[in-house]
Amino acid sequence: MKASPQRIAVMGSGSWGTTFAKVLADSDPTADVVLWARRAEVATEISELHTNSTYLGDLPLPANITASTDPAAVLAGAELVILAVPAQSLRQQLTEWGKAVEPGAVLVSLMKGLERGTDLRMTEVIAQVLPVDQSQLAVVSGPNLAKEIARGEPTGSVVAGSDRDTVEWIARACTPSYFRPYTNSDIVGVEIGGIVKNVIALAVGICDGMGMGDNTKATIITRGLAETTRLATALGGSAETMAGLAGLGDLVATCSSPLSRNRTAGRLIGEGKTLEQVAQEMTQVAEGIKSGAAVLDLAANHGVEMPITQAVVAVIEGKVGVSSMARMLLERDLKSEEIH
Ligand SMILES: NC(=O)C1=CN([C@@H]2O[C@H](COP(=O)(O)OP(=O)(O)OC[C@H]3O[C@@H](n4cnc5c(N)ncnc54)[C@H](O)[C@@H]3O)[C@@H](O)[C@H]2O)C=CC1
Ligand SMILES: O=C(CO)COP(=O)(O)O
Repeated sequence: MKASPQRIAVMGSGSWGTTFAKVLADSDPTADVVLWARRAEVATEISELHTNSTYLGDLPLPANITASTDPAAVLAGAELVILAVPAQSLRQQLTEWGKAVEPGAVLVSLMKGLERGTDLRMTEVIAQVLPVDQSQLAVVSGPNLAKEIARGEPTGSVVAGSDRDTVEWIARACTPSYFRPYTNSDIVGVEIGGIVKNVIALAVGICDGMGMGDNTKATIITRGLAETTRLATALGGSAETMAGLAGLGDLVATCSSPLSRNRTAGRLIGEGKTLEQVAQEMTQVAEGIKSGAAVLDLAANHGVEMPITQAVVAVIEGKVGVSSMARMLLERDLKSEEIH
């Protein structure tokens, strides 16, 4: 059995990058977990005060986490590299970091977005930019609201990748008492679940902002899962994955939680705010806003119908107002629930 990683690079010191660094550092206090931060003051605070107050308040971080703004220094000697930047910035960042990534290092995406313009999933972007084998790529995704995990509240998650030994090695590296990773070989399904749930959470947030109740939101969540499953299976993913933590689990967590940035962005839109006003109020990334159009494009290219995604994108692009969304969805031809 391969020994656990002793040096781990986490590229991105936002709320999930920092929290996942804590998961890894709590799991193995002998490992060096090094975060890459864009801002020098964030890196200094993490290394010297062991907090990241921008994203996690005064929560104490383990002593075996340090940070730097120098990507080469962070990546040097790292056998495991965790990627946690906004999805639309990954290609540019990886292009800058590329040469510093150790040959043979395993790369894990924590990101839940689809690249605009190419409709590529994050592991596909990594494979395009870096000379890596599929066995070096994995994804971690599930009902993983960063702030709850940072407080040590228990959760499950999924580590997905094509190489069984690699995903089991990653899973063993993230097993503090509050985090239980399950392995899965369905990387497509796990990534699609994480990407589309953000768009569905925007729809649920819009319902919330418009003052709608739980029947409406349960309908959006359930039919949202149906359209996510249609897309995932059309791309070669499995319907079983969609019933698991990276599908239903993440969808339920994100659509129910006021901590979700996507649901919050949707709520603000539902309350009548413009996209510019939403952007001003929110300092953190809500991936569904930018990924929605790429999801719709990918679905159209595979002949998959995604009415909720279509309605959300129409609202985001200013083509319809939130008050027309319900009509858009309810006036469609009647169909059987059994037809996926
Ligand atoms: N926060 C959460 O609860 C979870 C987030 N995720 C996913 O993880 C990814 C990262 O999310 P968070 O850490 O929550 O976001 P965040 O908004 O808290 O932090 C983003 C980080 O990326 C940096 N950044 C922003 N723009 C950048 C750019 N153009 N180039 C390079 N770096 C940039 C920021 O400085 C910050 O360190 C997203 O894809 C998100 O969907 C997944 C699971 C849970
Ligand atoms: O992915 C998440 C929980 O699993 C976080 O969701 P938000 O990006 O909407 O906050």
